[in-house]
Amino acid sequence: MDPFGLFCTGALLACGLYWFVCLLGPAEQKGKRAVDLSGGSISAEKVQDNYKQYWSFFRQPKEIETAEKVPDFVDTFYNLVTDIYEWGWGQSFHFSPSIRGKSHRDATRLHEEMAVDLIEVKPGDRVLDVGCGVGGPMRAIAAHSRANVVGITINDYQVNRARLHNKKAGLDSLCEVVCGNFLEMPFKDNTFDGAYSIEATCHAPKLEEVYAEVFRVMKPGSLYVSYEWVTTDKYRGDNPEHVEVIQGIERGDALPGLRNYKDIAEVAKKVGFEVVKEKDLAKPPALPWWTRLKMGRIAYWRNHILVTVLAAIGIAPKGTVDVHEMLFKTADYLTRGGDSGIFSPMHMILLRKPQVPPTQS
Ligand SMILES: C=C(CC[C@@H](C)[C@H]1CC[C@H]2C3=CC[C@H]4[C@H](C)[C@@H](O)CC[C@]4(C)[C@H]3CC[C@]12C)C(C)C
Ligand SMILES: C[S@@+](CC[C@H](N)C(=O)[O-])C[C@H]1O[C@@H](n2cnc3c(N)ncnc32)[C@H](O)[C@@H]1O
Repeated sequence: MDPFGLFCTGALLACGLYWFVCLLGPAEQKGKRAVDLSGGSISAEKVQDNYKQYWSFFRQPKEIETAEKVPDFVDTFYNLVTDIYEWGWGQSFHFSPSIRGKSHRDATRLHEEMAVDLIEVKPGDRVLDVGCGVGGPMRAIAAHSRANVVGITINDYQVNRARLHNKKAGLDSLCEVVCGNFLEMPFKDNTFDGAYSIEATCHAPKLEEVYAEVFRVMKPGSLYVSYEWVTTDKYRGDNPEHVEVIQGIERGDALPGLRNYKDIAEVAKKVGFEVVKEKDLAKPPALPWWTRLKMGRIAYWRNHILVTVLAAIGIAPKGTVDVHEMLFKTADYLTRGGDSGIFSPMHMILLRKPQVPPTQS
Protein backbone atom coordinates (compact mmCIF):
# COMPACT_ATOMS: atom_id res chain seq x y z
CA MET A 1 0.00 0.00 0.00
CA ASP A 2 1.34 3.48 -0.84
CA PRO A 3 2.05 5.86 2.09
CA PHE A 4 -1.11 7.90 1.45
CA GLY A 5 -3.30 4.78 1.51
CA LEU A 6 -1.58 3.63 4.70
CA PHE A 7 -2.15 7.04 6.30
CA CYS A 8 -5.86 7.04 5.34
CA THR A 9 -6.38 3.49 6.65
CA GLY A 10 -4.61 4.35 9.90
CA ALA A 11 -6.66 7.53 10.35
CA LEU A 12 -9.88 5.66 9.64
CA LEU A 13 -9.01 2.94 12.18
CA ALA A 14 -8.10 5.53 14.82
CA CYS A 15 -11.39 7.41 14.29
CA GLY A 16 -13.32 4.14 14.40
CA LEU A 17 -11.64 3.15 17.67
CA TYR A 18 -12.29 6.58 19.20
CA TRP A 19 -15.95 6.40 18.18
CA PHE A 20 -16.31 2.83 19.55
CA VAL A 21 -14.57 3.50 22.85
CA CYS A 22 -15.40 7.09 23.70
CA LEU A 23 -18.59 8.10 21.95
CA LEU A 24 -20.69 5.00 21.47
CA GLY A 25 -23.14 4.10 24.12
CA PRO A 26 -23.68 6.89 26.63
CA ALA A 27 -27.36 7.02 27.49
CA GLU A 28 -27.36 10.74 28.11
CA GLN A 29 -25.46 13.39 26.33
CA LYS A 30 -23.23 14.28 29.20
CA GLY A 31 -23.36 10.77 30.69
CA LYS A 32 -20.56 8.45 31.65
CA ARG A 33 -18.21 7.24 28.95
CA ALA A 34 -17.00 3.67 28.72
CA VAL A 35 -13.42 4.78 29.45
CA ASP A 36 -14.57 6.27 32.77
CA LEU A 37 -16.12 3.07 34.17
CA SER A 38 -14.97 2.46 37.74
CA GLY A 39 -15.90 0.42 40.79
CA GLY A 40 -17.40 3.44 42.55
CA SER A 41 -15.67 3.89 45.91
CA ILE A 42 -13.91 0.52 45.53
CA SER A 43 -10.34 0.75 44.24
CA ALA A 44 -9.82 -0.80 40.78
CA GLU A 45 -7.82 -3.76 42.01
CA LYS A 46 -10.51 -4.74 44.55
CA VAL A 47 -13.49 -4.72 42.16
CA GLN A 48 -13.23 -8.40 41.27
CA ASP A 49 -12.98 -9.49 44.94
CA ASN A 50 -15.94 -7.31 45.87
CA TYR A 51 -17.96 -8.82 43.06
CA LYS A 52 -17.15 -12.33 44.36
CA GLN A 53 -18.10 -11.20 47.87
CA TYR A 54 -21.40 -9.80 46.56
CA TRP A 55 -22.16 -13.03 44.77
CA SER A 56 -21.29 -15.22 47.77
CA PHE A 57 -24.16 -13.59 49.74
CA PHE A 58 -26.55 -15.54 47.57
CA ARG A 59 -24.81 -18.81 48.27
CA GLN A 60 -25.54 -18.25 51.96
CA PRO A 61 -29.22 -17.29 52.18
CA LYS A 62 -28.86 -17.17 55.97
CA GLU A 63 -26.52 -14.17 55.55
CA ILE A 64 -29.21 -12.29 53.64
CA GLU A 65 -31.65 -13.02 56.42
CA THR A 66 -29.26 -11.28 58.80
CA ALA A 67 -30.89 -7.94 58.22
CA GLU A 68 -28.04 -5.84 59.66
CA LYS A 69 -25.71 -6.98 56.85
CA VAL A 70 -28.04 -5.92 54.03
CA PRO A 71 -27.14 -2.18 53.84
CA ASP A 72 -23.41 -3.07 53.45
CA PHE A 73 -24.21 -5.60 50.78
CA VAL A 74 -26.40 -3.05 48.95
CA ASP A 75 -23.63 -0.46 49.25
CA THR A 76 -21.14 -2.87 47.62
CA PHE A 77 -23.64 -3.57 44.86
CA TYR A 78 -24.01 0.14 44.04
CA ASN A 79 -20.24 0.65 44.01
CA LEU A 80 -20.11 -2.07 41.37
CA VAL A 81 -23.03 -1.00 39.19
CA THR A 82 -23.44 2.79 39.46
CA ASP A 83 -21.12 3.70 36.59
CA ILE A 84 -22.50 0.99 34.31
CA TYR A 85 -26.07 2.15 35.07
CA GLU A 86 -25.20 5.78 34.29
CA TRP A 87 -23.34 4.81 31.13
CA GLY A 88 -25.96 2.42 29.77
CA TRP A 89 -29.23 3.78 31.18
CA GLY A 90 -28.92 7.36 32.40
CA GLN A 91 -29.16 9.22 35.70
CA SER A 92 -32.54 7.80 36.74
CA PHE A 93 -32.13 4.26 38.05
CA HIS A 94 -35.68 3.03 37.52
CA PHE A 95 -38.22 1.91 34.93
CA SER A 96 -41.26 3.70 33.55
CA PRO A 97 -44.11 2.65 31.26
CA SER A 98 -43.37 3.29 27.58
CA ILE A 99 -45.38 6.16 26.10
CA ARG A 100 -46.29 6.16 22.41
CA GLY A 101 -44.49 8.98 20.55
CA LYS A 102 -42.29 9.88 23.55
CA SER A 103 -38.61 9.14 24.13
CA HIS A 104 -37.44 7.03 27.10
CA ARG A 105 -36.08 10.20 28.59
CA ASP A 106 -39.49 11.93 28.48
CA ALA A 107 -41.31 8.83 29.73
CA THR A 108 -38.88 8.65 32.65
CA ARG A 109 -39.38 12.32 33.52
CA LEU A 110 -43.18 12.04 33.39
CA HIS A 111 -43.09 9.02 35.72
CA GLU A 112 -41.01 11.06 38.18
CA GLU A 113 -43.21 14.16 37.93
CA MET A 114 -46.27 12.00 38.61
CA ALA A 115 -44.73 11.05 41.98
CA VAL A 116 -44.36 14.64 43.14
CA ASP A 117 -47.78 15.64 41.75
CA LEU A 118 -49.32 12.86 43.85
CA ILE A 119 -47.85 14.18 47.10
CA GLU A 120 -49.17 17.71 46.40
CA VAL A 121 -46.14 19.70 47.51
CA LYS A 122 -45.77 23.46 46.99
CA PRO A 123 -42.74 25.50 45.92
CA GLY A 124 -40.44 25.90 48.91
CA ASP A 125 -41.70 22.76 50.69
CA ARG A 126 -39.11 20.27 52.01
CA VAL A 127 -39.42 16.86 50.37
CA LEU A 128 -37.55 13.63 51.12
CA ASP A 129 -36.22 11.32 48.36
CA VAL A 130 -35.77 7.92 50.01
CA GLY A 131 -32.93 6.10 48.16
CA CYS A 132 -32.02 8.83 45.68
CA GLY A 133 -29.32 7.17 43.51
CA VAL A 134 -27.37 9.75 41.52
CA GLY A 135 -30.38 12.05 41.63
CA GLY A 136 -32.08 11.80 38.22
CA PRO A 137 -35.57 11.86 39.81
CA MET A 138 -34.56 14.49 42.37
CA ARG A 139 -33.56 16.99 39.68
CA ALA A 140 -36.69 16.39 37.58
CA ILE A 141 -38.86 16.74 40.69
CA ALA A 142 -37.14 19.89 41.99
CA ALA A 143 -37.36 21.54 38.54
CA HIS A 144 -41.04 20.58 38.17
CA SER A 145 -42.27 21.44 41.67
CA ARG A 146 -39.72 24.05 42.86
CA ALA A 147 -39.72 22.19 46.17
CA ASN A 148 -36.47 21.65 48.12
CA VAL A 149 -35.54 18.00 47.78
CA VAL A 150 -33.34 16.17 50.29
CA GLY A 151 -32.11 12.80 49.00
CA ILE A 152 -30.58 10.00 51.01
CA THR A 153 -28.50 7.10 49.70
CA ILE A 154 -26.36 4.50 51.43
CA ASN A 155 -23.64 4.80 48.78
CA ASP A 156 -21.10 7.61 49.13
CA TYR A 157 -19.99 7.33 45.49
CA GLN A 158 -23.58 8.11 44.45
CA VAL A 159 -23.61 11.11 46.82
CA ASN A 160 -20.63 12.59 44.98
CA ARG A 161 -22.11 11.85 41.56
CA ALA A 162 -25.47 13.33 42.56
CA ARG A 163 -23.89 16.52 43.94
CA LEU A 164 -21.85 16.94 40.76
CA HIS A 165 -24.94 16.49 38.56
CA ASN A 166 -26.99 18.87 40.73
CA LYS A 167 -24.35 21.56 40.33
CA LYS A 168 -24.04 21.03 36.56
CA ALA A 169 -27.83 21.25 36.22
CA GLY A 170 -27.91 24.49 38.26
CA LEU A 171 -30.22 22.82 40.78
CA ASP A 172 -27.88 22.61 43.77
CA SER A 173 -29.80 25.33 45.61
CA LEU A 174 -32.93 23.11 45.52
CA CYS A 175 -31.30 19.68 45.88
CA GLU A 176 -29.36 18.35 48.85
CA VAL A 177 -27.83 14.87 49.11
CA VAL A 178 -27.04 13.02 52.32
CA CYS A 179 -25.14 9.75 52.76
CA GLY A 180 -26.98 7.50 55.20
CA ASN A 181 -29.12 4.47 55.88
CA PHE A 182 -32.84 4.94 55.26
CA LEU A 183 -33.49 2.50 58.10
CA GLU A 184 -32.01 5.02 60.58
CA MET A 185 -32.24 8.44 58.97
CA PRO A 186 -30.28 11.41 60.34
CA PHE A 187 -33.38 13.67 60.27
CA LYS A 188 -35.57 15.10 63.03
CA ASP A 189 -39.17 13.92 63.62
CA ASN A 190 -42.03 15.68 61.76
CA THR A 191 -39.81 17.81 59.51
CA PHE A 192 -40.72 16.92 55.87
CA ASP A 193 -43.72 18.24 53.92
CA GLY A 194 -43.77 15.12 51.77
CA ALA A 195 -41.71 12.10 50.75
CA TYR A 196 -41.27 9.73 47.84
CA SER A 197 -39.27 6.61 47.01
CA ILE A 198 -38.71 5.33 43.51
CA GLU A 199 -37.69 1.66 43.23
CA ALA A 200 -35.50 1.87 46.35
CA THR A 201 -37.35 0.45 49.38
CA CYS A 202 -37.18 -3.01 47.76
CA HIS A 203 -33.63 -3.08 49.18
CA ALA A 204 -34.92 -2.95 52.77
CA PRO A 205 -34.85 -6.36 54.46
CA LYS A 206 -38.04 -5.42 56.35
CA LEU A 207 -40.37 -2.93 54.68
CA GLU A 208 -41.87 -1.88 58.05
CA GLU A 209 -38.47 -0.53 59.16
CA VAL A 210 -38.11 1.89 56.26
CA TYR A 211 -41.81 2.87 56.26
CA ALA A 212 -41.64 3.55 60.02
CA GLU A 213 -38.61 5.82 59.49
CA VAL A 214 -40.34 7.74 56.69
CA PHE A 215 -43.44 8.05 58.89
CA ARG A 216 -41.35 9.43 61.76
CA VAL A 217 -39.73 12.25 59.75
CA MET A 218 -42.90 13.36 57.91
CA LYS A 219 -45.13 16.16 59.19
CA PRO A 220 -48.63 15.04 60.26
CA GLY A 221 -51.06 15.35 57.34
CA SER A 222 -48.34 15.05 54.67
CA LEU A 223 -48.19 12.47 51.88
CA TYR A 224 -45.70 9.75 50.90
CA VAL A 225 -45.68 7.92 47.57
CA SER A 226 -43.64 4.82 46.82
CA TYR A 227 -43.05 2.86 43.60
CA GLU A 228 -42.49 -0.68 44.88
CA TRP A 229 -40.95 -3.79 43.29
CA VAL A 230 -43.41 -6.65 43.85
CA THR A 231 -44.58 -10.04 42.67
CA THR A 232 -48.11 -9.75 41.28
CA ASP A 233 -51.30 -11.82 41.55
CA LYS A 234 -50.01 -13.89 38.60
CA TYR A 235 -47.01 -15.17 40.57
CA ARG A 236 -47.22 -18.80 41.72
CA GLY A 237 -44.68 -19.99 44.27
CA ASP A 238 -45.15 -23.59 43.09
CA ASN A 239 -44.23 -22.78 39.48
CA PRO A 240 -40.47 -23.46 39.03
CA GLU A 241 -40.20 -21.00 36.14
CA HIS A 242 -41.74 -18.20 38.22
CA VAL A 243 -39.37 -18.99 41.09
CA GLU A 244 -36.34 -18.98 38.74
CA VAL A 245 -37.28 -15.57 37.31
CA ILE A 246 -37.89 -13.96 40.70
CA GLN A 247 -34.67 -15.39 42.18
CA GLY A 248 -32.79 -14.15 39.10
CA ILE A 249 -34.19 -10.65 39.68
CA GLU A 250 -33.27 -10.76 43.38
CA ARG A 251 -29.68 -11.89 42.72
CA GLY A 252 -28.99 -9.35 39.99
CA ASP A 253 -30.53 -6.40 41.83
CA ALA A 254 -29.30 -6.83 45.43
CA LEU A 255 -32.72 -7.63 46.84
CA PRO A 256 -33.06 -9.41 50.17
CA GLY A 257 -36.39 -10.92 48.99
CA LEU A 258 -39.17 -9.57 46.77
CA ARG A 259 -42.51 -8.91 48.46
CA ASN A 260 -45.97 -9.71 47.16
CA TYR A 261 -48.10 -6.68 46.20
CA LYS A 262 -50.65 -7.60 48.92
CA ASP A 263 -48.10 -7.05 51.70
CA ILE A 264 -47.37 -3.40 50.90
CA ALA A 265 -50.59 -1.78 52.17
CA GLU A 266 -50.62 -4.10 55.20
CA VAL A 267 -47.16 -2.93 56.26
CA ALA A 268 -48.03 0.73 55.62
CA LYS A 269 -51.13 0.50 57.86
CA LYS A 270 -49.14 -1.32 60.55
CA VAL A 271 -46.73 1.61 60.92
CA GLY A 272 -49.61 4.12 61.12
CA PHE A 273 -50.17 5.37 57.55
CA GLU A 274 -53.59 5.80 55.93
CA VAL A 275 -53.69 4.27 52.44
CA VAL A 276 -54.96 6.95 50.03
CA LYS A 277 -54.44 5.10 46.74
CA GLU A 278 -52.78 1.95 45.43
CA LYS A 279 -52.29 1.03 41.77
CA ASP A 280 -49.93 -1.11 39.71
CA LEU A 281 -48.72 1.42 37.13
CA ALA A 282 -47.43 -1.44 34.94
CA LYS A 283 -50.91 -2.79 34.21
CA PRO A 284 -52.57 -2.09 30.82
CA PRO A 285 -53.48 0.34 29.33
CA ALA A 286 -49.93 1.32 30.36
CA LEU A 287 -47.47 0.19 27.68
CA PRO A 288 -44.74 -2.25 28.76
CA TRP A 289 -41.91 -0.87 30.88
CA TRP A 290 -39.61 -3.72 29.74
CA THR A 291 -39.53 -2.87 25.99
CA ARG A 292 -36.59 -0.55 26.67
CA LEU A 293 -34.68 -3.52 28.12
CA LYS A 294 -35.59 -5.72 25.15
CA MET A 295 -34.67 -3.08 22.61
CA GLY A 296 -31.26 -2.64 24.21
CA ARG A 297 -30.07 -6.19 23.57
CA ILE A 298 -27.78 -5.40 20.63
CA ALA A 299 -26.30 -2.50 22.56
CA TYR A 300 -25.60 -4.85 25.52
CA TRP A 301 -23.52 -7.12 23.26
CA ARG A 302 -21.62 -4.12 21.95
CA ASN A 303 -21.12 -2.91 25.53
CA HIS A 304 -19.89 -6.33 26.56
CA ILE A 305 -17.21 -6.33 23.85
CA LEU A 306 -16.23 -2.81 24.83
CA VAL A 307 -15.99 -3.62 28.56
CA THR A 308 -14.00 -6.79 27.82
CA VAL A 309 -11.51 -4.88 25.66
CA LEU A 310 -11.20 -2.02 28.17
CA ALA A 311 -10.62 -4.46 31.05
CA ALA A 312 -8.08 -6.45 29.01
CA ILE A 313 -5.99 -3.33 28.28
CA GLY A 314 -6.25 -2.17 31.89
CA ILE A 315 -8.54 0.87 31.42
CA ALA A 316 -11.58 -0.62 33.19
CA PRO A 317 -11.18 -2.59 36.45
CA LYS A 318 -10.98 -6.36 35.88
CA GLY A 319 -14.23 -7.27 37.66
CA THR A 320 -16.23 -4.91 35.42
CA VAL A 321 -16.67 -7.73 32.91
CA ASP A 322 -18.28 -9.98 35.57
CA VAL A 323 -20.54 -7.18 36.79
CA HIS A 324 -21.59 -6.39 33.23
CA GLU A 325 -22.34 -10.04 32.56
CA MET A 326 -24.44 -10.23 35.72
CA LEU A 327 -26.47 -7.19 34.54
CA PHE A 328 -26.83 -8.73 31.10
CA LYS A 329 -28.46 -11.80 32.67
CA THR A 330 -30.53 -9.67 35.02
CA ALA A 331 -31.98 -7.76 32.06
CA ASP A 332 -33.26 -11.09 30.75
CA TYR A 333 -34.88 -12.09 34.05
CA LEU A 334 -36.51 -8.67 34.32
CA THR A 335 -37.85 -8.95 30.78
CA ARG A 336 -39.25 -12.40 31.53
CA GLY A 337 -40.82 -11.02 34.71
CA GLY A 338 -42.46 -8.26 32.67
CA ASP A 339 -43.55 -10.48 29.76
CA SER A 340 -45.16 -13.04 32.07
CA GLY A 341 -46.74 -10.34 34.25
CA ILE A 342 -45.53 -11.99 37.49
CA PHE A 343 -43.41 -8.98 38.46
CA SER A 344 -43.93 -5.22 38.60
CA PRO A 345 -41.33 -2.54 39.47
CA MET A 346 -43.99 0.16 39.81
CA HIS A 347 -46.64 -0.86 42.29
CA MET A 348 -47.62 2.64 43.40
CA ILE A 349 -48.87 3.29 46.92
CA LEU A 350 -49.90 6.75 48.16
CA LEU A 351 -49.94 7.14 51.95
CA ARG A 352 -50.88 9.86 54.41
CA LYS A 353 -49.49 10.37 57.90
CA PRO A 354 -52.65 11.14 59.90
CA GLN A 355 -53.05 14.59 61.47
CA VAL A 356 -53.77 12.97 64.82
CA PRO A 357 -51.79 9.82 65.66
CA PRO A 358 -54.04 6.75 65.97
CA THR A 359 -54.89 6.03 69.64
CA GLN A 360 -53.12 3.00 71.10
CA SER A 361 -55.56 0.35 72.31
C1 LIG B 1 -34.34 -0.32 40.62
C2 LIG B 1 -33.27 -1.03 40.35
C3 LIG B 1 -32.50 -0.81 39.06
C4 LIG B 1 -33.39 -0.89 37.84
C5 LIG B 1 -32.68 -0.59 36.52
C6 LIG B 1 -32.27 0.87 36.44
C7 LIG B 1 -31.48 -1.54 36.23
C8 LIG B 1 -31.89 -3.02 36.32
C9 LIG B 1 -31.01 -3.79 35.32
C10 LIG B 1 -30.03 -2.77 34.79
C11 LIG B 1 -29.32 -3.00 33.51
C12 LIG B 1 -29.33 -4.19 32.87
C13 LIG B 1 -28.56 -4.46 31.65
C14 LIG B 1 -27.36 -3.48 31.48
C15 LIG B 1 -26.61 -3.68 30.16
C16 LIG B 1 -26.10 -5.11 30.05
C17 LIG B 1 -25.46 -2.69 30.06
O1 LIG B 1 -24.79 -2.86 28.82
C18 LIG B 1 -25.94 -1.26 30.17
C19 LIG B 1 -26.68 -1.04 31.48
C20 LIG B 1 -27.88 -2.02 31.64
C21 LIG B 1 -28.94 -1.69 30.60
C22 LIG B 1 -28.41 -1.88 33.10
C23 LIG B 1 -29.00 -0.48 33.34
C24 LIG B 1 -29.79 -0.33 34.62
C25 LIG B 1 -30.84 -1.44 34.80
C26 LIG B 1 -31.89 -1.41 33.70
C27 LIG B 1 -32.86 -2.15 41.27
C28 LIG B 1 -31.41 -2.36 41.47
C29 LIG B 1 -33.63 -2.21 42.55
C1 LIG C 1 -32.46 1.45 42.15
S1 LIG C 1 -31.75 2.78 42.98
C2 LIG C 1 -33.02 4.01 42.70
C3 LIG C 1 -32.47 5.39 42.86
C4 LIG C 1 -33.42 6.52 42.54
N1 LIG C 1 -34.62 6.43 43.32
C5 LIG C 1 -33.70 6.56 41.08
O1 LIG C 1 -34.82 6.18 40.71
O2 LIG C 1 -32.83 6.97 40.31
C6 LIG C 1 -31.98 2.41 44.71
C7 LIG C 1 -31.37 3.41 45.63
O3 LIG C 1 -31.70 3.06 46.99
C8 LIG C 1 -30.55 3.28 47.78
N2 LIG C 1 -30.60 2.44 49.00
C9 LIG C 1 -30.76 1.11 49.08
N3 LIG C 1 -30.74 0.72 50.37
C10 LIG C 1 -30.54 1.83 51.12
C11 LIG C 1 -30.44 2.09 52.49
N4 LIG C 1 -30.49 1.13 53.43
N5 LIG C 1 -30.29 3.37 52.90
C12 LIG C 1 -30.21 4.39 51.99
N6 LIG C 1 -30.30 4.20 50.66
C13 LIG C 1 -30.46 2.94 50.23
C14 LIG C 1 -29.40 2.91 46.89
O4 LIG C 1 -28.19 3.41 47.39
C15 LIG C 1 -29.86 3.53 45.58
O5 LIG C 1 -29.50 4.87 45.57
